[in-house]
Amino acid sequence: MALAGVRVIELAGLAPAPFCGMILSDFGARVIRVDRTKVTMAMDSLARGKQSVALNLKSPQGVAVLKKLCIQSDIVLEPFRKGVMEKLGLGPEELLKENPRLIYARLTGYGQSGSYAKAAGHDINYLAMSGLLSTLGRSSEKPYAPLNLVADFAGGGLMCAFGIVLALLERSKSGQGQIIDASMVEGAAYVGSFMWKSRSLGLWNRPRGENLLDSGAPFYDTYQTSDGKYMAVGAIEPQFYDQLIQGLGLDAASLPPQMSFSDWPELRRTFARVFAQKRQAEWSRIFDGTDACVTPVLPLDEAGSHPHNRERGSFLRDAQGEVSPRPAPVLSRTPARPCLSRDPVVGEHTRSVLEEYGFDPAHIEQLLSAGVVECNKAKARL
Ligand SMILES: C[C@H](CCC[C@@H](C)[C@H]1CC[C@H]2[C@@H]3[C@H](O)C[C@@H]4C[C@H](O)CC[C@]4(C)[C@H]3C[C@H](O)[C@]12C)C(=O)SCCNC(=O)CCNC(=O)[C@H](O)C(C)(C)COP(=O)(O)OP(=O)(O)OC[C@H]1O[C@@H](n2cnc3c(N)ncnc32)[C@H](O)[C@@H]1OP(=O)(O)O
Repeated sequence: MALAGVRVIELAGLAPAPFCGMILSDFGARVIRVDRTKVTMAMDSLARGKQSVALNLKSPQGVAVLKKLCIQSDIVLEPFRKGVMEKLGLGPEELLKENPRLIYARLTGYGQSGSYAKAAGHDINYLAMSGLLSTLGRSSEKPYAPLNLVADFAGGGLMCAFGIVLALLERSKSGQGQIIDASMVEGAAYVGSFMWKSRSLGLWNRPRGENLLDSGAPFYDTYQTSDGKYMAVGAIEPQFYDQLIQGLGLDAASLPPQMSFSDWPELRRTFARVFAQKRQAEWSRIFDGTDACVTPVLPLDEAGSHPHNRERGSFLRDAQGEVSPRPAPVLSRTPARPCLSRDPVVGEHTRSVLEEYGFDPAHIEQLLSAGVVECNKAKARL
């Protein structure tokens, strides 16, 4: 796999860093997650392929253990507030001095500088600060955050993984590591560059929820079907819009022009009335195989069984029978081979990792008895 041989130390955090770590693991990196001691349940539901070491960083010995792990690793991924690692004596200064090839990824909400740098926050705060949240939501409603997809995952974990791969490529030429300052505000905004750079096209100059792609246009929206499900319509170009009208059995001559903004509310009511007359499966049979850009809105637990997704194997089932998306994108020669076995329990690999990283057995025993590290066994599944 593309990242085979790359060694990552991921410090346990909330959603963004675990997603970054899972991406790296899916594409072949060895990801060791450093968990706190005295916790029973990992908060990481994105732990595929990772190993877990339970380590108390509030002890000087714990800091020394982490240093030794980082010196022998390619990447350290830290999810904490600005300044936390420095307080522990594990800042970039210290670690890069010991390992100049280290790629030190810092995934935060607001970045390593600026007046908000030390403030707590979550996806919705970063999305708000990026400017994008102001554009999300229907005209009659207040702005809403689409789950924690944009800042945590797209602009956070994924953008940080991208930065890590960039730094690995650069290091293959320079031989040097570097620091990655991954701010979720900036990552989200960067993902949303189109919103800023397409304003001259007149795509966003109406109020929120009245534009082409923000639920303003009736031909770019969702509609309820007679069985309470929904169809998604994305028929923007005239040639696709014509096929939408045809599929709905409407007479184009009796409708207002597609881009007549003032007629959009009436056009939406017409579409809603027609979509409500048939079941989702019936509409799928009508529109499948056409360019009308009409697709069923699939629930999470049905997406994997849709014929198209099933043919591609877009979703995987792990050893526990849990379905989740396969890694993307698909590389032809070195595709990801995600681990399908169960997630690690906190501290499950402490001993084996420390032995592998050169800690002698007597030292490991001393660390265990001092509570600096913990070893936990996976509970047999009944
Ligand atoms: C929308 C998302 C948030 C979704 C998260 C949910 C998925 C989870 C939120 C609550 C979880 C549930 C809950 O915990 C209850 C159950 C617990 C059970 O165990 C599991 C099931 C639960 C139901 C659980 C399930 C889920 O996990 C939840 C629902 C986001 O937006 S996430 C993005 C958040 N923002 C960032 O990541 C930006 C950067 N980070 C930060 O700004 C801060 O870390 C943050 C997030 C504001 C938290 O601040 P906090 O003060 O808590 O921490 P820090 O200032 O970063 O300092 C860390 C301190 O911890 C020390 N430390 C770290 N590692 C170790 C170690 N190994 N040993 C010892 N100590 C350690 C470190 O030294 C720092 O100490 P100091 O404060 O003294 O410096």
